[in-house]
Amino acid sequence: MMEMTPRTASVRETDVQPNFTSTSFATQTNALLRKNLTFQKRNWRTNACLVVFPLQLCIVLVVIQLLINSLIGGSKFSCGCACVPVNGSAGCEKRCGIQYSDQDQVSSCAILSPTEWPALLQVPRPQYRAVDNHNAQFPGLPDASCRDTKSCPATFLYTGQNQTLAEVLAGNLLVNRVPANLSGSLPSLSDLVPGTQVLSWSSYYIEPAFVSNEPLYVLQNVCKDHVLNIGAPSLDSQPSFSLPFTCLETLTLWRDNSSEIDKELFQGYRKGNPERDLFEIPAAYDFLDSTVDKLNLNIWFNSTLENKTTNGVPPSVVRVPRMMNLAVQAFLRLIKGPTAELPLWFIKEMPKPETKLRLDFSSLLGPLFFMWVIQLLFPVILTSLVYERQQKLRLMMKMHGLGDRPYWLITYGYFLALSLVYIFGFILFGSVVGLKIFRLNDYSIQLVFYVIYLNLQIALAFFVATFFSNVRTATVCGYLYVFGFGLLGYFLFQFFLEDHGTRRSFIFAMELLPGFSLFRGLYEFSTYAFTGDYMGSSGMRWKNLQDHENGLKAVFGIMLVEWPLFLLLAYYCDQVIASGSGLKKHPLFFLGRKNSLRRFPSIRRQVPEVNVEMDRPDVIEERNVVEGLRNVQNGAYAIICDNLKKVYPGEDGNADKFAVRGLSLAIQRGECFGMLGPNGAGKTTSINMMTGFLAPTSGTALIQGLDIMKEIEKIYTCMGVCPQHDLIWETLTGREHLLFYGRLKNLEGAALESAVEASLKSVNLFNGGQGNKQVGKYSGGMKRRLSVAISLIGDPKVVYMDEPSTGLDPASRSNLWSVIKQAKQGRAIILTTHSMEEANVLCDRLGIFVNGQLQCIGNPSELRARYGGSFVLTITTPQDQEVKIIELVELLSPTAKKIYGLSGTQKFELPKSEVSIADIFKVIDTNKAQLQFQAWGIANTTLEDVFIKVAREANAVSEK
Ligand SMILES: Nc1ncnc2c1ncn2[C@@H]1O[C@H](COP(=O)(O)OP(=O)(O)OP(=O)(O)O)[C@@H](O)[C@H]1O
Repeated sequence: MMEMTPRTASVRETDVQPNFTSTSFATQTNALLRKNLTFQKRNWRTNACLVVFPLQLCIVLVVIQLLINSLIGGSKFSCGCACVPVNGSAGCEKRCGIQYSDQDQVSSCAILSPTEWPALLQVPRPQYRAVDNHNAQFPGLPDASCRDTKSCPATFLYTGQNQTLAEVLAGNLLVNRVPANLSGSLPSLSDLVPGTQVLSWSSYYIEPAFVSNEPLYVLQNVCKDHVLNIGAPSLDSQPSFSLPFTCLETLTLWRDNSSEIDKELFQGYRKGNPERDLFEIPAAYDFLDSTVDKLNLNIWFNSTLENKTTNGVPPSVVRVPRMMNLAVQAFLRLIKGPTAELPLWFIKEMPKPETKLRLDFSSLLGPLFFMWVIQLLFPVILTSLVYERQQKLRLMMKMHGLGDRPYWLITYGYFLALSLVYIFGFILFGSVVGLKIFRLNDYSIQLVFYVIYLNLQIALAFFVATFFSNVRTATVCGYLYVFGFGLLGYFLFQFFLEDHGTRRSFIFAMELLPGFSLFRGLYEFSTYAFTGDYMGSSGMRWKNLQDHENGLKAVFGIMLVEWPLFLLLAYYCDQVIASGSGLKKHPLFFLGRKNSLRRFPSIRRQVPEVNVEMDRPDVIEERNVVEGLRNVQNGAYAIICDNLKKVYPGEDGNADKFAVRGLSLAIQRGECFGMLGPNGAGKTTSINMMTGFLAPTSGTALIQGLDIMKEIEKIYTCMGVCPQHDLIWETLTGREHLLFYGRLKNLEGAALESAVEASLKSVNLFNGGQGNKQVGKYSGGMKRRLSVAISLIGDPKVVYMDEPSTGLDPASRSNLWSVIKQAKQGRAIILTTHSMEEANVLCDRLGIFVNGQLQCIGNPSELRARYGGSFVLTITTPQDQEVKIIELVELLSPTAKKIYGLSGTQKFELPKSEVSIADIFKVIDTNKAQLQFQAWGIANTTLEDVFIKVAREANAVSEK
């Protein structure tokens, strides 16, 4: 058994009563607030851009508004119908205003139906719709594209109790004049033309309105085999031609009763043309029990018939009165003779006074545009929260004693202040430039709405942030949320809002999503602002919350409930699932349940227990010390790691990674312990577990007697950390960093100032005003020194330094060493390093880690003695002498080992037990001339040799 240096506590066990009083809530809040204010002051450009952003948007809105105004300037509209001059505006205003009955004016104006208006001009809720049947045609008549009777649709179906009367009426529907002799008696059609099917009437003309501008052309095509004589094709003159009966029959089809018509219309099948596909019969008449004394009538109309000719006026509006008109006129001519006229030609809406087209762009685009603008803060907040976690800045603050409550309070308060400034700026600028959505609605309602929503938005961002660990992903998702909800709101949710068939409960369910709540509120503001111009109202007032259609009241309710709910959820998830904010708590922590050691069954089975038999005696000894301390309160030990293990579950089919395999370590106050080991040995993982950044897979650590799994918050009050990568704010100065962390450690006033100054001096950042330079302008070494200073400020009892001297020049490094040496007094320090020199100078004890396992432990000279125990002899000769040199060394020491050989230079390890320095000198002196020695040297084993040796041996064992 190797001889061990006895472990003695350098501090008496009784004199250690660590003080865990954390700084008060107010002190922490004050520290964070000051730091944040300074930080935001430095970032004033970004903040100014954010606040001025709404102003820029308002200006964009105004410019667009002006453009629209100049585009449609001087236009009037009436009855919801927009009108633009075509051939000069003279007749246009008249037509679009009140009077537009004479046909001349039609040619001078183009009426734009609502569907033809440019998208921007569409009003959300048109109040009126023009009814203009001036250009309407009878639907279903064969048109110019209809070249033969086969492909032409029947004009309409008809029936009636008196077939003869119905036939005459149906004929009259098409033909304006009937023979005079029909007015008295009612002969059948075949009586009129005995023995032939051709009706040989004279001086008939087709009702012009039926067939638009090409009546004769159409007739020619429909009845081309039968037209006998065609006169002048003029609407005003009366063309002379003969109309064959078969042709009339094509245009009007008799059915025996109305149920047949029903059936046929339902089937949509054209009789007499079975090879044709389905088509739509445009209309049908049932003349019921009409006689010459009374007209009794049923009309079928087709509201879905494609409307080709009515200038965009909805067909259902045009057709029904038009068809009635024709039927009544047919009846009138039957009883009064062909010259009878029915004066009803058009149905018009009542004239309204002219109205200037005042299009408020902000009100029209309001819900979408403002939604995007207001929600833009969401990704900003989300990104900022995730950034602090990804960069581990939050954890760094936490590890230096910042509690969750002050963090939440100040962070939430900051985002709220930012949001309020942003939205107030938006409302203010918008009002100044005259956006009606702001000016017309009651400001107090807007204020309440926006304040509640902004709080909800911040709470939502806090909640959502707990699920992200990567800033880029969070940013992309944040912007997708903003634009996605804007578009969904505008194109989907608005549709449901305006569709009276949508159930209220469905709308309510959609509004549970904060994006739709916001949309609903903006939609209502926009609607009230828009209708304000036309309905005499002037935007929304508090009393309007009672309006049946106004959904703002429900939205208020939803948001007021969701705001605290999201905050609670955010806090819960932050404690239980958020990565990057420290150890996760037990899912039932609010019931007082504390984390036990986390054990992953599948992993645990695979974690190889440390084979105690294989351990070296020094490691076994350390383990025994730890086991002996398990149930004993011993204040001399500041850090006790008890079988700490960390396994990273394997991903993508890779095996689990055993980063730390049962670390047992006991470190006393006043001791600096050095962790050595090759890259990936598990040093940082071990420190991360001790600092509460990573949860151990099993095992635990006691820091100042407190369990990291249960009382990590308390541990943070007496801990300092210098992480492997500098966790600092680039825009703060070195002094400001130290002031912040000093305040967190309860320093204030003159004590704080002098501690900061001393700290800056100790790491060489005081002279030349370097402490007042922003950290972003520091060199890598300066940042490193600042990190060390941060870890030591406020007299922490336990300090972790992960490779503190990386990147330092020799002078700075030596300076840093003296700082650390001084800092050892009264506190325990764990440092990791790759510099053997540093370990030698600073560390009271060293542990060498390989493959996650402590391989050896002891003070540097012990390790050298224990794992060295030999001289290293280096000899350089010509290459042809190499074999003779080996023979010479073997003579000197039979168990000597060659550890290196290249181009004539060879290194040998000679056990001290076999050879003395005097023997070596003597042999070399005797043979150096003969063997042509060019150079030679002898050295004791260095720490580096020990390191390499231990690492090699450990790797060799693990490869077996
Ligand atoms: N999040 C992780 N997931 C999976 N494996 C990890 C993770 N973090 C670290 N490891 C692995 O754990 C092992 C120990 O890593 P650790 O960072 O503790 O090594 P180290 O001794 O500090 O190395 P270095 O000297 O290079 O800093 C390494 O093999 C590493 O790849």
